[in-house]
Amino acid sequence: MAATTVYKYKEPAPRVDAENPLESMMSRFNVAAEILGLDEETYEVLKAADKQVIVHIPVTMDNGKVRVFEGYRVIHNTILGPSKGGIRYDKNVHLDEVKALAAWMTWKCAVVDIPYGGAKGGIICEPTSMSAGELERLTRGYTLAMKDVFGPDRDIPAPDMGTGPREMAWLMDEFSKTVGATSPAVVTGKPLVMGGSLGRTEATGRGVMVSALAALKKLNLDPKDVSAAVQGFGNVGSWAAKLLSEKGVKIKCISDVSGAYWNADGIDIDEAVAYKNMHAGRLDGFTGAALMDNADELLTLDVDVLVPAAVEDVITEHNAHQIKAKLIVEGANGPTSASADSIINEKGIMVVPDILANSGGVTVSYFEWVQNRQGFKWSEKMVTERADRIMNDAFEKVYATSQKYNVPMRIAAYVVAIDKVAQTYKFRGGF
Ligand SMILES: NC(=O)C1=CN([C@@H]2O[C@H](COP(=O)(O)OP(=O)(O)OC[C@H]3O[C@@H](n4cnc5c(N)ncnc54)[C@H](OP(=O)(O)O)[C@@H]3O)[C@@H](O)[C@H]2O)C=CC1
Ligand SMILES: O=C(O)CCC(=O)C(=O)O
Repeated sequence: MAATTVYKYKEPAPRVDAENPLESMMSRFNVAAEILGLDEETYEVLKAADKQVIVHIPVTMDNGKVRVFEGYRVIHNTILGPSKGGIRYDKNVHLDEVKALAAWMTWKCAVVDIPYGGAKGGIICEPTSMSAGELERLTRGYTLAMKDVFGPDRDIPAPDMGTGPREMAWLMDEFSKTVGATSPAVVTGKPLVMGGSLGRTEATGRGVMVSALAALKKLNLDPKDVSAAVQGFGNVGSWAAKLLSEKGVKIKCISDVSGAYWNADGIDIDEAVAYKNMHAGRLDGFTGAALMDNADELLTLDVDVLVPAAVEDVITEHNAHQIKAKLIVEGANGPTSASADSIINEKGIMVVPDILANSGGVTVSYFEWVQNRQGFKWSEKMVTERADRIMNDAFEKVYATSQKYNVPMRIAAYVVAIDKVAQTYKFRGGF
């Protein structure tokens, strides 16, 4: 008989960031709502999430003991269509963070004009210290717990930090079993062989590159004359760095949890990606650049373009004064806290905000869902041409709105998004 474990209370670990992403999201939402003269009813509807689901998932760990994980799915809004958004596996996942991420999905889908509402999911866990078997049991448990939430016409998850095609495959399989039929359109970001779309893996980083080039053009800067620093070297950061470097941008600094790596002559991004792939997904020990003493200094380096592509609230009122970049392109969701906005604006730094810059991912997720429903695969050329067009159109619309109201691109993106959602409420009615 297995020995009984004696229960001992443990204080939950404190949140690492003191900023609250939900408050940051709301403060921008409030400014945009005022510009639009949003009516009170629509304001009240949009400010709160439609639904929040909290689940506890028991998982038998490899040592035979059962651990219970807390997971969330927040559906922010579905007026534009079924809700859409990734699932995050991270030890710092927090309900307020998931609520902010879900709202950002609503705004993001509206900015790029795709027929989805916004949602986000997350599980408090440390994926890098769990085995594949433990992660599979966790993903299947979460899917079962969310079987009445997910659905191709209801709520369609996708990858986010700490998850990728492998987890999406398990989710698709588990969901399909519960409905008794293979259901590829229930999730996007799947492996190619089982209904994933060509171009989805690189889509978010590609959108970052496309919007960075559009912004550089407005600033009259030639990509071949500019340098950049990219924080985070996961899916978004590594693809953004690779595609920007292919356009001639000199990537002088990259980072992950192991530290920041600097090379004034420019980092060979293909070499860095190959290194990471051979070293358990980490840059630890990479010799193509020098390890910096303080990784946070990446954000204040003397480069032209800054691409935060890791976590929230890394640019705050504490370091915004020291930023030297002329352009910030937000690959991550919520990397800039609202407290930094006025400093950045006073410094005249152009920001391509998260809900525009990283929307290439959900755009190609939408294409994946369309292909699954059509039962027909698109070529990579078709995917990238259509996604690039959507990104460029969205950029121009947000830029024109920023000129019209004389507001920063971030507020302009919220104005575009909230206006679309509010107009849809006017036509649909229902409250
Ligand atoms: N994947 C997607 O399609 C989309 C993602 N996003 C957003 O982009 C961001 C990154 O997501 P994604 O690339 O998918 O996630 P990944 O898990 O693939 O990569 C995250 C990267 O960030 C690094 N990282 C984590 N914390 C820090 C830190 N404090 N400083 C520096 N690096 C850090 C990780 O390092 P390590 O590997 O060493 O842990 C890893 O390199 C998130 O904000 C996500 O919400 C937005 C739109 C779509
Ligand atoms: O691809 C998707 O559906 C959502 C990706 C996502 O979570 C995000 O854009 O933040």
